[in-house]
Amino acid sequence: MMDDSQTVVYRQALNKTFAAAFSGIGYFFKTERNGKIQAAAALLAIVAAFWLHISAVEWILILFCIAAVIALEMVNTALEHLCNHVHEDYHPSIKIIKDVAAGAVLFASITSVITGLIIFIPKILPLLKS
Ligand SMILES: Nc1ncnc2c1ncn2[C@@H]1O[C@H](COP(=O)(O)OP(=O)(O)OP(=O)(O)O)[C@@H](O)[C@H]1O
Repeated sequence: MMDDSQTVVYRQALNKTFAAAFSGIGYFFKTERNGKIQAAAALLAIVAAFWLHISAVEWILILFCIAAVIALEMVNTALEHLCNHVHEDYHPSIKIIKDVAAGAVLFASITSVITGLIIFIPKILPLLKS
Protein backbone atom coordinates (compact mmCIF):
# COMPACT_ATOMS: atom_id res chain seq x y z
CA MET A 1 0.00 0.00 0.00
CA MET A 2 1.22 3.55 -0.83
CA ASP A 3 1.11 6.16 1.95
CA ASP A 4 -0.05 9.77 1.25
CA SER A 5 3.44 11.19 0.52
CA GLN A 6 4.14 8.32 -1.93
CA THR A 7 0.80 8.96 -3.67
CA VAL A 8 1.67 12.68 -4.09
CA VAL A 9 5.13 11.83 -5.53
CA TYR A 10 3.54 9.25 -7.85
CA ARG A 11 0.91 11.79 -9.04
CA GLN A 12 3.58 14.45 -9.65
CA ALA A 13 5.67 11.97 -11.71
CA LEU A 14 2.56 10.99 -13.70
CA ASN A 15 1.68 14.67 -14.36
CA LYS A 16 5.26 15.32 -15.54
CA THR A 17 5.09 12.35 -17.90
CA PHE A 18 1.79 13.55 -19.41
CA ALA A 19 3.08 17.16 -19.62
CA ALA A 20 6.17 15.95 -21.52
CA ALA A 21 4.08 13.81 -23.88
CA PHE A 22 1.63 16.67 -24.60
CA SER A 23 4.57 19.02 -25.14
CA GLY A 24 5.92 16.54 -27.75
CA ILE A 25 2.52 16.37 -29.48
CA GLY A 26 2.29 20.19 -29.48
CA TYR A 27 5.82 20.55 -30.88
CA PHE A 28 5.05 18.04 -33.66
CA PHE A 29 1.84 19.70 -34.88
CA LYS A 30 3.15 23.28 -34.49
CA THR A 31 6.55 22.90 -36.14
CA GLU A 32 6.47 19.92 -38.51
CA ARG A 33 5.11 20.48 -42.03
CA ASN A 34 4.26 16.77 -42.39
CA GLY A 35 2.40 16.90 -39.06
CA LYS A 36 0.20 19.73 -40.35
CA ILE A 37 -0.48 17.93 -43.65
CA GLN A 38 -1.36 14.69 -41.83
CA ALA A 39 -3.60 16.53 -39.35
CA ALA A 40 -5.46 18.12 -42.31
CA ALA A 41 -5.81 14.71 -44.03
CA ALA A 42 -7.09 13.16 -40.78
CA LEU A 43 -9.65 15.96 -40.35
CA LEU A 44 -10.82 15.46 -43.95
CA ALA A 45 -11.26 11.70 -43.36
CA ILE A 46 -13.21 12.36 -40.12
CA VAL A 47 -15.52 14.87 -41.86
CA ALA A 48 -16.09 12.37 -44.72
CA ALA A 49 -16.77 9.60 -42.17
CA PHE A 50 -19.49 11.70 -40.47
CA TRP A 51 -20.94 12.78 -43.81
CA LEU A 52 -21.10 9.23 -45.22
CA HIS A 53 -22.37 7.64 -41.95
CA ILE A 54 -19.77 4.87 -41.85
CA SER A 55 -20.26 1.88 -39.52
CA ALA A 56 -18.58 1.39 -36.10
CA VAL A 57 -16.06 -1.10 -37.55
CA GLU A 58 -15.26 1.34 -40.39
CA TRP A 59 -14.74 4.13 -37.80
CA ILE A 60 -12.29 1.90 -35.91
CA LEU A 61 -10.35 1.18 -39.13
CA ILE A 62 -10.19 4.88 -40.10
CA LEU A 63 -9.12 5.94 -36.58
CA PHE A 64 -6.52 3.16 -36.48
CA CYS A 65 -5.09 4.33 -39.84
CA ILE A 66 -4.96 7.97 -38.65
CA ALA A 67 -3.23 6.92 -35.41
CA ALA A 68 -0.74 4.67 -37.24
CA VAL A 69 0.33 7.35 -39.75
CA ILE A 70 0.58 10.21 -37.23
CA ALA A 71 2.30 8.11 -34.53
CA LEU A 72 4.85 6.77 -37.05
CA GLU A 73 5.49 10.30 -38.40
CA MET A 74 6.12 11.45 -34.81
CA VAL A 75 8.63 8.64 -34.25
CA ASN A 76 10.21 9.50 -37.63
CA THR A 77 10.55 13.13 -36.52
CA ALA A 78 12.11 12.09 -33.20
CA LEU A 79 14.61 9.83 -35.00
CA GLU A 80 15.49 12.61 -37.48
CA HIS A 81 16.22 14.98 -34.59
CA LEU A 82 18.29 12.34 -32.80
CA CYS A 83 20.28 11.59 -35.98
CA ASN A 84 20.91 15.28 -36.68
CA HIS A 85 22.00 15.78 -33.07
CA VAL A 86 24.46 12.88 -32.87
CA HIS A 87 25.87 13.13 -36.40
CA GLU A 88 25.39 16.17 -38.61
CA ASP A 89 27.60 14.90 -41.44
CA TYR A 90 26.81 12.16 -43.92
CA HIS A 91 26.97 8.64 -42.49
CA PRO A 92 25.72 5.41 -44.14
CA SER A 93 24.08 4.24 -40.87
CA ILE A 94 22.21 7.58 -40.52
CA LYS A 95 21.00 7.09 -44.08
CA ILE A 96 19.62 3.64 -43.21
CA ILE A 97 17.92 4.92 -40.01
CA LYS A 98 16.29 7.89 -41.77
CA ASP A 99 15.30 5.90 -44.87
CA VAL A 100 13.76 3.03 -42.87
CA ALA A 101 11.85 5.46 -40.61
CA ALA A 102 10.56 7.38 -43.66
CA GLY A 103 9.68 4.02 -45.30
CA ALA A 104 7.59 3.08 -42.24
CA VAL A 105 5.53 6.27 -42.63
CA LEU A 106 5.10 5.67 -46.37
CA PHE A 107 4.05 2.05 -45.76
CA ALA A 108 1.37 3.10 -43.24
CA SER A 109 0.24 5.99 -45.49
CA ILE A 110 -0.25 3.79 -48.58
CA THR A 111 -2.16 1.19 -46.52
CA SER A 112 -4.31 3.98 -45.03
CA VAL A 113 -5.15 5.46 -48.45
CA ILE A 114 -6.17 2.00 -49.72
CA THR A 115 -8.30 1.45 -46.58
CA GLY A 116 -9.95 4.86 -47.09
CA LEU A 117 -10.71 4.10 -50.74
CA ILE A 118 -12.23 0.70 -49.86
CA ILE A 119 -14.49 2.32 -47.23
CA PHE A 120 -15.43 5.60 -48.95
CA ILE A 121 -15.68 4.78 -52.68
CA PRO A 122 -18.70 2.41 -52.43
CA LYS A 123 -20.49 5.12 -50.39
CA ILE A 124 -19.58 8.03 -52.72
CA LEU A 125 -20.37 6.31 -56.08
CA PRO A 126 -24.18 6.01 -55.49
CA LEU A 127 -24.26 9.73 -54.53
CA LEU A 128 -22.59 10.68 -57.85
CA LYS A 129 -25.08 8.57 -59.84
CA SER A 130 -28.20 10.02 -58.15
N1 LIG B 1 23.47 12.64 -42.09
C1 LIG B 1 23.02 11.90 -43.11
N2 LIG B 1 23.71 10.81 -43.53
C2 LIG B 1 23.24 10.06 -44.54
N3 LIG B 1 22.11 10.29 -45.23
C3 LIG B 1 21.35 11.34 -44.85
C4 LIG B 1 21.75 12.21 -43.78
N4 LIG B 1 20.82 13.17 -43.63
C5 LIG B 1 19.89 12.91 -44.56
N5 LIG B 1 20.19 11.82 -45.30
C6 LIG B 1 19.41 11.26 -46.42
O1 LIG B 1 18.50 12.25 -46.87
C7 LIG B 1 17.14 11.80 -46.70
C8 LIG B 1 16.31 12.97 -46.23
O2 LIG B 1 16.77 13.34 -44.94
P1 LIG B 1 16.20 14.56 -44.13
O3 LIG B 1 16.80 14.57 -42.78
O4 LIG B 1 16.33 15.79 -44.94
O5 LIG B 1 14.72 14.14 -43.96
P2 LIG B 1 13.45 14.59 -44.79
O6 LIG B 1 13.00 13.39 -45.57
O7 LIG B 1 13.71 15.88 -45.48
O8 LIG B 1 12.51 14.77 -43.58
P3 LIG B 1 11.23 15.63 -43.43
O9 LIG B 1 10.75 16.00 -44.82
O10 LIG B 1 10.36 14.67 -42.69
O11 LIG B 1 11.71 16.78 -42.60
C9 LIG B 1 17.25 10.66 -45.67
O12 LIG B 1 16.16 9.76 -45.83
C10 LIG B 1 18.57 10.06 -46.00
O13 LIG B 1 18.48 9.20 -47.13
